[in-house]
Amino acid sequence: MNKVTDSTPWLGCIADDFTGATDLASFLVASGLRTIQVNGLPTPQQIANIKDVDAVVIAVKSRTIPVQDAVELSLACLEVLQSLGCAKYYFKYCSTFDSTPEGNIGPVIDALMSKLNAASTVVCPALPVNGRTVYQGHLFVFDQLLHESPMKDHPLTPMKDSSLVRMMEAQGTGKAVSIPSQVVEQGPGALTEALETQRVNHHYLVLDALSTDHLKCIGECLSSFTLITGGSGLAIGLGKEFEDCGGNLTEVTSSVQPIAAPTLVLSGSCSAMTQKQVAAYRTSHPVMELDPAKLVTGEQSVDSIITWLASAIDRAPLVTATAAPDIIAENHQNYGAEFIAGLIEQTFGALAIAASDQLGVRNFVVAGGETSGAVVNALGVDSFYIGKSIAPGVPMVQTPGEQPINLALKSGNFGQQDFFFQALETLSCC
Ligand SMILES: Nc1ncnc2c1ncn2[C@@H]1O[C@H](COP(=O)(O)OP(=O)(O)OP(=O)(O)O)[C@@H](O)[C@H]1O
Ligand SMILES: O=C(O)[C@@H](O)C(=O)CO
Repeated sequence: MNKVTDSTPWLGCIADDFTGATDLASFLVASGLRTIQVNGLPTPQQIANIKDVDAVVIAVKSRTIPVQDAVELSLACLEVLQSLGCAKYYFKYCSTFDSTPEGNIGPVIDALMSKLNAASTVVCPALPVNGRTVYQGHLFVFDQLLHESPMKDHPLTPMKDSSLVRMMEAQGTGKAVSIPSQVVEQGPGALTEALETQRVNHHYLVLDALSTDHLKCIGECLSSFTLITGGSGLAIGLGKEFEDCGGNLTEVTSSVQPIAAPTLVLSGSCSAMTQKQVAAYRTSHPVMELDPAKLVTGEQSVDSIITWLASAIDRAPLVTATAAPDIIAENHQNYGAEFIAGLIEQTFGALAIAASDQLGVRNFVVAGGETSGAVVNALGVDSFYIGKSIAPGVPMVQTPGEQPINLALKSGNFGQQDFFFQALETLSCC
């Protein structure tokens, strides 16, 4: 068992997108671990500033980049975390396992396992509080199998399979096995025994979890794994192991406060829940649609949108590219999926900079992981303090420094229909 020391973080995490990172950070904080989020591969200066924390979450935008780039970036993050002296490592991916048959989840797990000399690891994307459960090795989104849920139409990672065992074996080089809920249900003793038995012949141990209690039980059985992988749900049960290693759980009180300044809502997620949230928000707030065709011809531009925003900025306007599957398919056919996603993300990034510089915006609500990555990278925000939760997995976060910015980075399918209203109130207090 790896002992906690005062000077080094216990847990080193790599998250494959930015909303996923804030999601994980919020659950670690809720579990009592003092946590910092660093955006992008940390510079030596950032590394020097990581002090007095139990967990470090490095957010990278590696979910949809070429496989080899994702592997190299993740290994570079691991090297940083190892240099900090972390005792345990966590690879965080999406609770809907967003990936393609090639990756990037499997290849990144393989590379991390190899670097850490870990012969086996756990795979558990479940987050029951948000409707993601794993049963008999199959991933569900509420009452639908993943491949029958709206995730089948995702613009970048359409999910066509629900079997985690099959997906892991397709993406990775190792063998996978499912550890069913009947075993988890029997408690930590039975689960530990099953893990020890199955890890002899398998590399990826796919864990069922149907409830938060299952995640707590799983958390009690992970001490022999140097590397764990999953959604943010795995963090729910880690407090006990941290304590067993000599750590003190802390009720983390946040210094993150609302900022009385304009708010801008940017939505690049096309997820089913985001579509509802956009529809709800447009009933009472000014909305500008990003039109990919017009962006391509230049008929719509960052300048033209900023001119419009200037007249609406005191009413927390929304700029949205959120579209239904048939429109996305048409855009993909006309321009290519990668090109159009890149153009929209770039536009959101440029809008965020212009809104901050020209319109004094200091509160950003952003929907979508890739979109959030583009916005955070454009703003050059290199770390976050984690504030209170707006919805499960979506905390308010704040940049350090004299002119802080508040952000809510919302994973595509997280939050209820009124999420944008709640975020507006939390970030700016109005
Ligand atoms: N109208 C559109 N046509 C084609 N692509 C679009 C359109 N609107 C948005 N996109 C692209 O779809 C992608 C949506 O991914 P993003 O990660 O931002 O959202 P998400 O997958 O719903 O969120 P999360 O990953 O947090 O669940 C982005 O790359 C975005 O640029
Ligand atoms: O796990 C999730 O669903 C989210 O944190 C996420 O990664 C969405 O991009």
